[in-house]
Amino acid sequence: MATEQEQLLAIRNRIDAIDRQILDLISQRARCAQDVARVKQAFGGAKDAVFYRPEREAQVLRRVMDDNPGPLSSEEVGRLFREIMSACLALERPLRIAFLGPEGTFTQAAAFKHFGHSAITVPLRAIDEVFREVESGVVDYGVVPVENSTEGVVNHTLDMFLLSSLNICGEVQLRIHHHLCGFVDDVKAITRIYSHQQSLAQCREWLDLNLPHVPRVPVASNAEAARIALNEPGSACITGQGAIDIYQLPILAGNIEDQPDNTTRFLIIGQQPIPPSGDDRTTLLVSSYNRPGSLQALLAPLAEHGLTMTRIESRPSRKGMWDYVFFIDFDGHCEEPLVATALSELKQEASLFRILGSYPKGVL
Ligand SMILES: O=C(O)C(=O)C[C@]1(C(=O)O)C=C[C@@H](O)C=C1
Repeated sequence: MATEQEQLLAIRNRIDAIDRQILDLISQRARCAQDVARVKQAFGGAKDAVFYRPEREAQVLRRVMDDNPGPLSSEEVGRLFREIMSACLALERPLRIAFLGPEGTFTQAAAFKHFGHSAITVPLRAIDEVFREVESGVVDYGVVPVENSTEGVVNHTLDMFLLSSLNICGEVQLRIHHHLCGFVDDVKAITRIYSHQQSLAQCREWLDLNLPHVPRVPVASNAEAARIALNEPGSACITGQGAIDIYQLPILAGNIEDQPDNTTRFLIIGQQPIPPSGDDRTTLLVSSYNRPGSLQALLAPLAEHGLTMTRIESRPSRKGMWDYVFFIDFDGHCEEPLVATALSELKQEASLFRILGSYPKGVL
């Protein structure tokens, strides 16, 4: 029987040969992306060509995940191809993506999950700055949080759509794991806990049970909390893996979020409308006339045409007292004939009507 060394050598020789083929194929793929860029430039112009095509990316990811023969999981295969496409797109043109900073926030993790690591991420201090920088074209796209499964909607993001003409180009969901971190010898020695208000809320039960008497101090972001915990003796923070990697903080207690499936949904905002990908969602901003039964009448066309509404949020319109706007999500793309018919009927009943975007449902 062959020795361990001999057996490993034989398998590793096969791996080396496969790697050479993978490298050759990836290089061929990258050259195709360069060809694609030349076509886009020839037809769209050097300045106005649109390189990022989220509907195509969603189709590529869905296909490889569906075709995956194993033994790697489909999520793993999806992540690998996410990075290959990210690198190919960066050859066409590197994308600049604004996110709610600083470095190490969950929003940055969402940006990398959606665009891959070849994207250039640009941290900004507030959600309205993200909108402004995308509107002015300083960055290509922006990533903003919109709702959390434990804490509900991020009102500030919804309110920004009342003022902005940007489109929703995509969505990405991120499982949120919170960790208690800091340089203390014993959890009992912690004097203060810093974190973003949403994170403190998402860990409320754990904190009430384990550290009920330690003051909780809300700060602007989890990454800011990590920075404070690094410098203030006795303090700890609740933060995510991104900030832990940057600040090299020891974890005192891991995964302390109250809901094990705690998830945040982020939106990708940009200037371009997105064509159908085959599995899309549409977000509307609408308002009904102030008369009895008007909200029911507004929503009726969606149900009548068999469209599935997945979310409805109301927000004050900022125009008058007790005047509300509604953010409605439903399955389908506004270019699909059935959806277009439902929307033209809905529009008749609306005092305000804007399609914020039709975009591929999050794949990864
Ligand atoms: O198909 C395109 O339009 C491409 O630019 C190629 C590609 C890819 O690598 O598959 C890269 C970037 C786009 O966002 C979509 C897909």
